[in-house]
Amino acid sequence: MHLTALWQELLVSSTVGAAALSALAGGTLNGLFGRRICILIASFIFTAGGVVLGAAPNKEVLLVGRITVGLGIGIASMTVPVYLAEVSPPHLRGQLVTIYTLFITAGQFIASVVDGAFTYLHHNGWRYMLGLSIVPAVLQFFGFLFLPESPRWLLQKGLTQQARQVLSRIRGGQNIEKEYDRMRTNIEDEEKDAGGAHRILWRMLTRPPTRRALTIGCGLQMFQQLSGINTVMYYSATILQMAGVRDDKQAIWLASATAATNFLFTLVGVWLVERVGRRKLTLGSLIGTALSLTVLAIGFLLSAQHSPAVTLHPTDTSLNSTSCTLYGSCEPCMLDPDCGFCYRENSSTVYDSSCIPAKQTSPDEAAWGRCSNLSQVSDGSLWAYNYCPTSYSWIVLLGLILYLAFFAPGMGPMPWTVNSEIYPLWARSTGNACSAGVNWICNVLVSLTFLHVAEYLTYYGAFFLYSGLTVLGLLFVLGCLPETQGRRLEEMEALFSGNLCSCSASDWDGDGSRNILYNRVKGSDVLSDNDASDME
Ligand SMILES: O[C@H]1[C@H](O)[C@@H](O)[C@H](O)[C@@H](O)[C@H]1O
Repeated sequence: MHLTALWQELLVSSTVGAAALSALAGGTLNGLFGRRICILIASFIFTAGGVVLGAAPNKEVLLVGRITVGLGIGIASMTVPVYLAEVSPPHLRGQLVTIYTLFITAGQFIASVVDGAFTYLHHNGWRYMLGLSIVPAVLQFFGFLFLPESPRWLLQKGLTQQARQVLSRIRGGQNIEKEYDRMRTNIEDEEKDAGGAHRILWRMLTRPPTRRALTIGCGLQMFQQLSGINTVMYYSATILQMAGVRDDKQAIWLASATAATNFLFTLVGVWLVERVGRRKLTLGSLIGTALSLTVLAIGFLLSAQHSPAVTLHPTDTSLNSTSCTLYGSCEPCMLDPDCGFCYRENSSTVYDSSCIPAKQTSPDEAAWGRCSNLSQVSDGSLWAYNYCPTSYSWIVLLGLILYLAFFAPGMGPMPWTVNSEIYPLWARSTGNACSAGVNWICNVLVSLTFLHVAEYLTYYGAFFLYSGLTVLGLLFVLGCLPETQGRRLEEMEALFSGNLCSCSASDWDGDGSRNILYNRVKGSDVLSDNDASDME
């Protein structure tokens, strides 16, 4: 479709932008129609979007398709964890909601394999890449026709008989009386008609426990994205090219390996979440993520400091008008989005190197000279766009693997898991809608700004920045995130009754659970920090 850079950016970011909006709107939809109907609506929207994408005759229709899919993603991303948390027994809740992220990463891996396979189909390969997303969407739609509504939502709507039946069904016929009574009492304690989403949000913000939960939930989602996961995923092909993989197709397949690593280490998270708890898992993950981002940054720093020099300058002075030919080494050349580095290599020594403008239609080749027609190159010239040949690539590769190994078990799934369980029922849809919205907004901010940040701060500067932001995330979690493992959803509000960041060691016993149990007094609406200690 000969997309300009603007259109490419638009097509990429429109999905994530639409997801942010619909995640925010998903709170109201969830309150009105329930979790099951929302997931069915999301699956239907995915299917419609997939059809539009696969059949798009032009870029405008493609954009409509991308926005449509984004609308589905936003609703699903906030509803599924809530649904899972509400139907799970407390001792399995963490594991089951973490499996949600496991399946996201599995989806990302399968999508990257499908994309890799269809790059070989030069004509219309992209239609299959995008259109095949209909398959999981249809499966999810029909699968969900057979699943029950969340018993908690049914109870909230006064559908007590149905709620009891569903609970008994999902507990496999066990005695559900205690669980059912606890749920009902708690829901009766809450105000029945909490009002529309904006009223609920206001109530959440004016009541200390929910304000604290919302701050923690949104903060976790923000720090998840600020630690740069989607930059790493998106640029893994470039990182791997730096690390010595020269062939584009091979780099695409290796990017699938990155997605596979993300998936495999999320599996470790599923295993760990009920063993070590959410708090320790998130803290450990943040420490490892910050350190591995530093390793990545050091790898980029050493590559920049030992960046190969430009040895050939064009003799034709009319070509000197481009800024590319003015650079003296590869580093500034590759940071300029208009230029690329053309060179030859003998073992690891770079020679015959020049900085040349990239083709405007596709930066895969140079606009002129030896690297302009790579399929016909006979002297072994290589073209590096967005990266520089370096002998420090192993550090970058090590950083990448360490990053995924630490991020995926903790910071990947925990923000979703924790958000699904920290809000009282009346605030759950709205709380999850806000935090999922924050996730998608930060996602679009980080991925859209990465190249610009790299242009101003260089690659190593960008990764040092993410590392610094991750350390901030670590301090935030250290001070503010209480352990929610094993708590009943009904107990959560009490857990958040203290000051925002009051998770001092004295409040916690050795296994990470809180010694003090608070009881809410029926009828007391506004629970101030002082009230909470009065009711111990
Ligand atoms: O938890 C998920 C997961 O870690 C994905 O790999 C990432 O792409 C998403 O942005 C994130 O929300």
